Amino acid sequence: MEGFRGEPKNCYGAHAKHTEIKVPLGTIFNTEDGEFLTELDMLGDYYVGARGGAGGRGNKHFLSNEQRAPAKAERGAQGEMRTLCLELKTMAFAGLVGFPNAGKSTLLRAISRARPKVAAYPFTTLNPHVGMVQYEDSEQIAVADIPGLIQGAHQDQGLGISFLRHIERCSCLLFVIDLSMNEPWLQLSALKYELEQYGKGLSERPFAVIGNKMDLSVADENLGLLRERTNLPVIPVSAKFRTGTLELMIHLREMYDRVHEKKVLKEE
Ligand SMILES: Nc1nc2c(ncn2[C@@H]2O[C@H](COP(=O)(O)OP(=O)(O)OP(=O)(O)O)[C@@H](O)[C@H]2O)c(=O)[nH]1
Ligand SMILES: [Mg+2]
Repeated sequence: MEGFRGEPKNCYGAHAKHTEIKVPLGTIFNTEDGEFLTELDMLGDYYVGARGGAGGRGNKHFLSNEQRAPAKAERGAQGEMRTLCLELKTMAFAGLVGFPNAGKSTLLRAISRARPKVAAYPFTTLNPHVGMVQYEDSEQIAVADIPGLIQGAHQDQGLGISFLRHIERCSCLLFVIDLSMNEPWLQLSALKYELEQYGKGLSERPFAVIGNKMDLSVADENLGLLRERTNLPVIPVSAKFRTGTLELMIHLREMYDRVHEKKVLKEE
């Protein structure tokens, strides 16, 4: 197998055998054990997963005065065999980032037609889901529900690094904080710490903080504490009862328009 472009080719004689496979942009190549090898994120990128065997000698090589049309040709050597795991990175404008059980999937269900699974246990979401948030002027914003992060995710703990990679693709981050938990500011600082440790400019991305589970009695007090401790605006919502989601959608749209304005200015 060599390269990942064009049609599969198999030839005997002077050329090495090789197979080319087309993959979507944003594909990550990992080893069988999950070790990161490379990612293809530019048009025309390719990766040689395994080298084809050296080509054998073709018919022409056996041409002689006695044999003007030799039927003989050599098969090439055996190419490399390798198993690779291919993973597609999520591409969305905003990513929902939070601890397991914070309500990210419930929130995506509340603001889009996506239907990720919701359950009362951690790590319900094992793969990212993307939902489109629709606006009256027909604008659509893609939001990704990303599996929960835990402390040590940057060291590949929990569902770890593969999900930090999905976050990397998002222009903005929506931190979902579970306000039914005490000391909610610790959730935010731990999430930010993981992103900082992972690097790649993640902690400098535009972000918004969402305080979820406002329908629960302890949430009001925790919202006050979160605002006080972080000095950040917090959007209170109840994903379960779909309250506060309109404000969230308005805020998301403002972030989107700001990022796009900047992009247009850069291009001019
Ligand atoms: N009371 C209340 N419960 C909520 C709210 N949002 C989510 N939940 C509950 O919290 C639990 C976890 O919700 P999920 O949406 O699965 O949480 P998640 O953040 O996607 O979790 P992972 O996929 O494990 O990372 C479920 O039992 C939800 O019903 C909310 O606004 N209020
Ligand atoms: Mg989930």
